Amino acid sequence: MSKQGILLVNLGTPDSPSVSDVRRYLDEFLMDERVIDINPVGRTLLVKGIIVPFRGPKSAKTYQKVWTDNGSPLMYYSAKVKDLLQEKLGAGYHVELGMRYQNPSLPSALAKLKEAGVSSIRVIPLFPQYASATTGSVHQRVMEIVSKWQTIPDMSFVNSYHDDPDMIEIFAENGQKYHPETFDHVIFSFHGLPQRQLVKADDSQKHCLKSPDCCSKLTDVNKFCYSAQCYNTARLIAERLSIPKEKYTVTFQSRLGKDPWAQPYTSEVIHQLGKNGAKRLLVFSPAFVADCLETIYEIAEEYDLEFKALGGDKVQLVESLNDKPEWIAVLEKMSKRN
Ligand SMILES: C=CC1=C(C)c2cc3[nH]c(cc4nc(cc5[nH]c(cc1n2)c(C)c5CCC(=O)O)C(CCC(=O)O)=C4C)c(C)c3C=C
Ligand SMILES: [Fe+2]
Ligand SMILES: [Fe+2]
Repeated sequence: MSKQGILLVNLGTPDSPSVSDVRRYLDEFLMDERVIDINPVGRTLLVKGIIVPFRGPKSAKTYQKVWTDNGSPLMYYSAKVKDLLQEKLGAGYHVELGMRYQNPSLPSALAKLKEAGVSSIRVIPLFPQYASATTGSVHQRVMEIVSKWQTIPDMSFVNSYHDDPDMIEIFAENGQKYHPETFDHVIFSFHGLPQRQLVKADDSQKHCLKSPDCCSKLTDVNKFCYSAQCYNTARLIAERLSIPKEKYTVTFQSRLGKDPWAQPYTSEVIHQLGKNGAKRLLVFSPAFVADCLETIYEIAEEYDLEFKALGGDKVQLVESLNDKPEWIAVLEKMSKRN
């Protein structure tokens, strides 16, 4: 009997922390029309003329700090999860990992599934919340590749799993061991997104960013809104841990450029808490299913240093799902769900 194909897709990471590999990664990533969603001429000038030449060396230094003997943490965990999922699913399935940018590339991962003669392919982006820049881009690229095949197998695409109870449970358990009640404040810091992209995702054009708290609640109107899905993930983790509303804040990190991004910004909230005398902060980062540059460096190092400079004691990062067996079980369920 032919196998069922599972394609796990993560964002991607440079092949090495060298300036040239980081530049190649940034170039492919940021030239994606769903990531920097401006006109093609403006995007080319911005990416190739400014970001790649100037940010490349700076980003490479940061990548050098998080690089381990096993390579980039994002790559390490993604590859490990792929192997563990294959083991768990057994012989009826063929699991591949593809990165949206760089390696292993989506064309190579899909080619392997094709060679294995799979009868179906389920695409599971490793992003719990939907955004056009991440999940949307993965789906588009997979469709572009597969649409050229002579025989197109049964295809299915996971859109989001921001509220998956088993995933919420893992984040909550990871946080529980730090005893959230002993912290002055808890932050749920999600990767940011330009406000322009939040508004574009609102098909009605009547809801998103039309009122101050429009997307802090997930409803049928904003069900595909990245920000609303982030708030929902945070609320579910907080409820599971009995963290009262006034003791936590949802924030957005890693903005790029001068345009406004989803707010409030993590750095500003941390500064405000520091100025108000907070000493210990617990930070969850549930936009990522694997620890990566954004968590290991930006939260655990950069924000921690900034907070200490304001008199704080510690910014404690809650680790991500990484290669936890419970996360593999969530992916197993997702692989089998119709
Ligand atoms: C316009 C720029 C960017 C958008 C939009 C964006 C959205 C977005 N990204 C992630 C997940 C990750 N991003 C990572 C790194 C990263 N992101 C951007 C820019 C945008 N991201 C840059 C330039 C970088 C590279 C690092 C740097 O120079 O700062 C990573 C980490 C990869 C790693 O190798 O560790 C992840 C993961 C999401 C989920 C998202 C929108 C929802
Ligand atoms: Fe990013
Ligand atoms: Fe919204």
